[in-house]
Amino acid sequence: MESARIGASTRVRVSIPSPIPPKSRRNLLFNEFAPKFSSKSIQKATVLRCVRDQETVDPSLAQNYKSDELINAIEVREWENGKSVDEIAAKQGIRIRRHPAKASESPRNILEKIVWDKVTEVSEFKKTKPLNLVKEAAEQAPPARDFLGALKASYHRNGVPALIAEVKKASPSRGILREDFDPVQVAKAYEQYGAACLSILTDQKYFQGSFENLEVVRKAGVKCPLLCKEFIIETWQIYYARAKGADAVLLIAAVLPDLDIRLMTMICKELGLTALIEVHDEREMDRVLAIDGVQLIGINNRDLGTFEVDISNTKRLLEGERGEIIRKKDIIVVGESGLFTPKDISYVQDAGVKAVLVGESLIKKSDPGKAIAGLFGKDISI
Ligand SMILES: O=C(O)c1ccccc1NCC(=O)[C@H](O)[C@H](O)COP(=O)(O)O
Repeated sequence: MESARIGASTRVRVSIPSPIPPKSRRNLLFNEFAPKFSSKSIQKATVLRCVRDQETVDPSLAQNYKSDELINAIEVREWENGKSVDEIAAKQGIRIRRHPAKASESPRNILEKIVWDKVTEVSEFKKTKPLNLVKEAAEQAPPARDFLGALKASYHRNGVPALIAEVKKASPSRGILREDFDPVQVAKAYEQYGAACLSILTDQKYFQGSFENLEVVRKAGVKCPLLCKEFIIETWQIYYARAKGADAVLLIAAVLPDLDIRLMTMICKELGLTALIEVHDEREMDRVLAIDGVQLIGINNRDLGTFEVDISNTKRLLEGERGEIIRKKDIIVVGESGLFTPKDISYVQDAGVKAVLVGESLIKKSDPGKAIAGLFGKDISI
C-alpha cells in the first residue's frame, strides 16, 4: 500500500492500492472530460486528477472541495486500476457485474446478460466511432431540448402525471409488442395525443430498437424531448446518444456504481442532457438521494432481474423520510412500468409521482395515440 498527498496545506493520507496504473490509463478519464468542461469544472477535474495521480494540489484550489469529493478521486484510482469496477459496485450492493468473474460463468439474470453483451457491443462500436469523433458530432448536434421542463409544464397544465410514452417494438419479458412497428408514426401519434416526452429504445438485441430510430424520430419534426432508452455503462454512449439527437439519457442504479452516476450526471449537465436515474429498491434510492445534482428519478416497478412487476413499489419507495427528502430537493419522480389503467395512474400520482413512463399498455393497442386518453381516463392533449 502507498499513501497519497493532497497538497501542502491539505495533506490527507489515504491508502491506495498498488500498483499505480500506467500514466496513459490514469489520464484517460481526465482527457475524456477536459475538453467539455467549463472553467470551474476544469478546476475541479484538475484537483481530482491531482489527487488521483498523487500530485501536489494547489491549496487555494483544493480548499474549494469537500473531502468526500477527494475520496471519490481515490475511488477513481481504484476503478482505473482495472481490478475493481465490480468490487466497488459490490460494496454498494450492486449485484450486476460488468464481466464474468471466470470465462465459463453464466450471467445471474437477464439484466446482467444485457450488460455483458453491452460491454462487447460498445467496445465494437468504439472501433469504428472513436470517442473524439463522437464528441465532435455531439457538439455539432442541435441543442438538447428541455426534457425536465417539458415534464413539469405538462404536469402543471394537466394536473395528472406527465407522460413519457415509450417507442418500443419488443422487450425481453413480453417478446414482440407490435408487429407493424413504425417509430416515426408511433412517435407522432404519441405527441399528437398529449405525451410530454418520448422514450426511444435503442438497444437492438433485446428490444429490437436502434440509434437510427432515435435519429429518424428526431429528424421527423417531432417536438417532444427524447429519452435515449439504453443500458449505459460507458460515457462514450452518452456522447453518442447526444450526437443522435437525445435530450435525456437513462442511468440505471442497479448497474452503475455511485461514481459512474456522479461522473455521468456531470457529463449530461455539460451536454445539456437530462439524466433520468432509475432505481428499483430502497437501497438504490438511498444511494441516488445521496448524490448531489440529481433532478429526475425513475422508480421502476419491474424488477429487471426477474421481470416481476408490482406498482406498489413506487408507493413504498416514496413513503416516509425518502419522500420528504425528494420533496425538499424538488426532485421529480417518474413511475415506470406496469401502468395500464386510470386507476394505476391515480395510484402512482397519490404516491407522489409527477410523471409516468409507459410502454406496453400503449404500444400494443391498435391506435397507440388514442390509447393515451384511455390510460388517463381523459384527453390530455389540450
Ligand atoms: O421490459 C422488459 O422486459 C425489460 C427487461 C430487462 C430490462 C429492462 C426492461 N424494460 C425496460 C422498462 O423498464 C420498460 O420498458 C419501461 O419502464 C416501460 O414499461 P411498460 O410500460 O411495462 O412497458
